Amino acid sequence: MRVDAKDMGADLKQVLITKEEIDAKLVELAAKIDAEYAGKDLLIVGVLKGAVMVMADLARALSTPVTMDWMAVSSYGAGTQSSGVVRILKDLDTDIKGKHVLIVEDIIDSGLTLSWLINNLGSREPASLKVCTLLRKPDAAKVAIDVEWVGFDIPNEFVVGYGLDYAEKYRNLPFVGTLAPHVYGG
Ligand SMILES: O=P(O)(O)OC[C@H]1O[C@H](OP(=O)(O)OP(=O)(O)O)[C@H](O)[C@@H]1O
Ligand code: HPA
Ligand SMILES: [Mg+2]
Repeated sequence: MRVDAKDMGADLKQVLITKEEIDAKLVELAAKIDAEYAGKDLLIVGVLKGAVMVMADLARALSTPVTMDWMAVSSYGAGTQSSGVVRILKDLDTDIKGKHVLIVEDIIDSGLTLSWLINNLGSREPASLKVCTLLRKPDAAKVAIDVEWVGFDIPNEFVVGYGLDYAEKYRNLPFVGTLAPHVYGG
């Protein structure tokens, strides 16, 4: 398997979603989002750090003019299991009352982060609040969440790349893949 020039090939088990598949999916999602928000002011909120790549590429695929803000929350720390405790590391810079808000996520795994975020942002009285995520693990869901736009449903395995990390590494891989067991100390 040719991975890339970043010398991480030995750490990877499998490429699940290629860069080309991600690019095509974001164009498809952007067209649907454009249709939904035609004629409206849209604020897209990226959830740091994982959603940086999705935000950057989705925003450029949209025709709708958007403003962008960021929230940093963390529930995973350095491990592969959600702690269930969500901490705000950085709040939004802007007041979202009366605004159309789209949360952009890299992944919905247990759903705990997003469920907490939807409650938190929902209480700020936005005109609308919807969610777009690149990845979702249906078999890992601990809470049910209404998500308008999902890129790919994936198996219940820990994935890295395209913003997603394991202990802060692998975020800059251009694709989504699984890690070899030795990386976890297995
Ligand atoms: O559905 P859940 O089980 O709650 O998991 C999803 C969340 O976990 C990851 O963030 P993480 O806490 O690792 O922070 P990071 O984006 O900075 O890596 C990911 O980016 C999502 O925000
Ligand atoms: O599978 C995952 N990989 C990386 N970060 C994550 N955060 C939740 N699930 C994941
Ligand atoms: Mg993480």
